[in-house]
Amino acid sequence: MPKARRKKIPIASVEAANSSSNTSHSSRTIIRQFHVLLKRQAQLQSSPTLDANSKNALADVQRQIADLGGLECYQRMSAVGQGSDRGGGSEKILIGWLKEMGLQKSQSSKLRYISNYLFSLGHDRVRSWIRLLEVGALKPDNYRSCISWIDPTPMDLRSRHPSILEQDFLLLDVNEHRKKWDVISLSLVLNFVPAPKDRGRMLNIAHSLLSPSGYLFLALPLPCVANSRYLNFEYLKSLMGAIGFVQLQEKWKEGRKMAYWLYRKEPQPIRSPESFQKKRVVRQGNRNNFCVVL
Ligand SMILES: C[S@@+](CC[C@H](N)C(=O)[O-])C[C@H]1O[C@@H](n2cnc3c(N)ncnc32)[C@H](O)[C@@H]1O
Repeated sequence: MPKARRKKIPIASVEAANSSSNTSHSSRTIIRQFHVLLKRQAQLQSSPTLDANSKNALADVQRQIADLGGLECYQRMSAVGQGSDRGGGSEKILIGWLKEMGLQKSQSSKLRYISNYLFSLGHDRVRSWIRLLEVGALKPDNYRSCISWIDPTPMDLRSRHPSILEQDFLLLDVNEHRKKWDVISLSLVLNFVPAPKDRGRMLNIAHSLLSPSGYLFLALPLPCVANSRYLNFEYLKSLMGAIGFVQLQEKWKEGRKMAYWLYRKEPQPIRSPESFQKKRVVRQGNRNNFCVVL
């Protein structure tokens, strides 16, 4: 009698089967666990000398990250959150704000081709589309509806598609890319970075990579600012001013999960950066420890 064969399951349905259990609740739990582990890993890695105990602890943390499914799983869970929790990706909010400012100047594809060519020859004034760097891009085509006026560069630590540039934003060569983008999007990326100093560095790098009067879009889970011991809305505004960003837009609602901001790059810091170089408690109580240090 021929051996009974197990029916092969197409890869697509394995993904689908997994995703049926990816409720927004379980995705949030995994995302939270992931952030805690990343923070612990960064703490252990930053210690100047790693003794045997710390080495074991680091190996343990890395094993737990792998057991959770690594960055691949984190990205899958984030994509679930992007869909259900927030009514879609945050690019909708950024696009709305850019349109409100009148930055939508559609070009026919032929004109765009010609101006692209002239731009490549160094004629900067012919350019009327917006160069947008999307850091932490889970999908390659979040800006496809704006292709006539936005020229997007999707980038991520781990690329999920050939059109997404695999690159650590924190390791970009600032001199090579200075003033290269008109808009930079950091949507749910700053809170992924485990160390407060690196978060400050990320914002400073974004400032250097933006063109004069360029725009920074920032999206964070609301509690990072609304319920942090080290940050509140006023403090964030001042801190951004100390980097050289003026706040144009702020959007959040009590009881919602997300908060969004739009900033414009100023040539000089608006406030002195010194007071933001250390952790400073801005309010007491049972709060989280999200913090940015310059
Ligand atoms: C929570 S997901 C956010 C995805 C999407 N932007 C959104 O708003 O839903 C965070 C993404 O940021 C990426 N990321 C974190 N730090 C990064 C860095 N330094 N450079 C590039 N990508 C980074 C992670 O790999 C991850 O895919």
